[in-house]
Amino acid sequence: MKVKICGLRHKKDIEAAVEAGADYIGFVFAKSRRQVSLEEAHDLATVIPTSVKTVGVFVNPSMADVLQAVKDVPLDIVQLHGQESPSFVETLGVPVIKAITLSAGTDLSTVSLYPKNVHFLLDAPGSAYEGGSGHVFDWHAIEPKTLPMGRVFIAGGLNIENVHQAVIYFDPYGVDVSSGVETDGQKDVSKIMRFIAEAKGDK
Ligand SMILES: O=C(O)c1ccccc1NCC(=O)[C@H](O)[C@H](O)COP(=O)(O)O
Repeated sequence: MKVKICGLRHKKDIEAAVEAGADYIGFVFAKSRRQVSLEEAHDLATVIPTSVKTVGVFVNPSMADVLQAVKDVPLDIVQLHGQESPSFVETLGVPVIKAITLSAGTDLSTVSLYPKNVHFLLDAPGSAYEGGSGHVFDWHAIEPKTLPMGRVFIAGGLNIENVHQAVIYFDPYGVDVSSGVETDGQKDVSKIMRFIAEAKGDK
């Protein structure tokens, strides 16, 4: 099971996540209390080994901004959290995780319109920002077999208590967390380590 820890802003948290076996480290460039600048992300990325993928999170960015970040940080993958179209994703020409926020009436047939190498991240709708709300979407509104689960990350309100259930229910490619590994709004090294162990089933 792949694990993405998102919204990291301090080297000590990144080092703990890497040590515990995280596969993806996410930097939020979109408007958020977790937002980092390109310069900060570049410095933070110096402690990430090449075996761990760096992911930049954006909401409806310009193509130029994304490509600048890919080059400067550098980023392995771009996570798009807005209304980015299949043609935007295709033209971008870099590995993409497309976030799909699940609410009543979300049309999941759009998934098939994106290039076949795109990964998806199923998430709850944002509240203050476009993601990272800590809310769980209605898992049972989704029939896992209807989605390309080998290319899907499950996100949205995951934590140490529910991540095992999410893995069992969806059998996804990976899981993603931000709020669930925080205490009082700050990343918590102990929660990061326990979350990764729970997700990977090696607690
Ligand atoms: O995390 C943010 O603050 C954020 C802001 C704007 C767009 C996306 C954002 N996060 C993207 C993520 O990948 C989060 O990990 C994902 O939404 C799950 O968050 P959480 O429910 O807090 O675990």
